Amino acid sequence: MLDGLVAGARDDAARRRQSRSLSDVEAAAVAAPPALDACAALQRGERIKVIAEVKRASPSRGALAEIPDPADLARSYAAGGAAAVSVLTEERRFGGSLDDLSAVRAAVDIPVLRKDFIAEPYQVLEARAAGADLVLLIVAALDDATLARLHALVLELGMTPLVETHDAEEVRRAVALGASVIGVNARDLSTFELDRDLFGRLAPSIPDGTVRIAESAVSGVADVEHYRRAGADVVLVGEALVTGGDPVATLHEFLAVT
Ligand SMILES: O=P(O)(O)OC[C@@H](O)[C@@H](O)c1c[nH]c2ccccc12
Repeated sequence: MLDGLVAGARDDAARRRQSRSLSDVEAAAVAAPPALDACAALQRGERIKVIAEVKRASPSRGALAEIPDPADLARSYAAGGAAAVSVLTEERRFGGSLDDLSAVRAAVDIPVLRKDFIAEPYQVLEARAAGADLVLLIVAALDDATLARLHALVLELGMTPLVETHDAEEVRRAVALGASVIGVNARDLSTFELDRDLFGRLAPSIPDGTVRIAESAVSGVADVEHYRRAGADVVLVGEALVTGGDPVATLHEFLAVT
């Protein structure tokens, strides 16, 4: 499944590249206003931080929410105290787009994450051109050389790589890379199975000083408490925020966790 998602995202990027060349997107990336310091935003203060996600659908859960105006949702996330906004830009299974990212960028002044299946420099350049401050790199989808190359490019463009892992070997690879922000996704992107305890098992192998992010499977405040106790600095939340009524109220509840 992960291979299929990556292949689809690459095809979509190849299609976009027909109308916008690599050198055009490179020029736009360099000309864009500088990226915000996402690492600082995710480290600020002692409390738990939330990355709030704009997510319409997913292959495992199907349609989640319409989200006619992603900018409006992102403004609610910022008002609710989110440290950053994640925007799913994958089109086929998640119903996102780069236009969503640009709209969110224009609406908020907190860091914005491009959440997609990134496998090529072109996609990283597109992210920066659209105003992203953070880029997701999924270790399971990349060989070491590609991971290192994309990680370096994200940094070179002034952005922060969020390096996503799902097992001990992937954490080892993320640490070897020198990643300063490491996520543990509770969802296995090959089988879509959820394991809420995975973060707690892997967190001790993530060095101190690294931002530790627990991704997926927060359905309520008890899950935020669970991840917090296991050592999460940040939780990344999608479904619970797009389906759960007032996102500002939900965020306040999550951010009250000590
Ligand atoms: O909706 P949830 O369970 O709160 O999950 C959010 C986020 O972690 C999830 O969307 C995610 C984590 N890693 C990914 C990689 C690709 C696509 C999606 C994801």
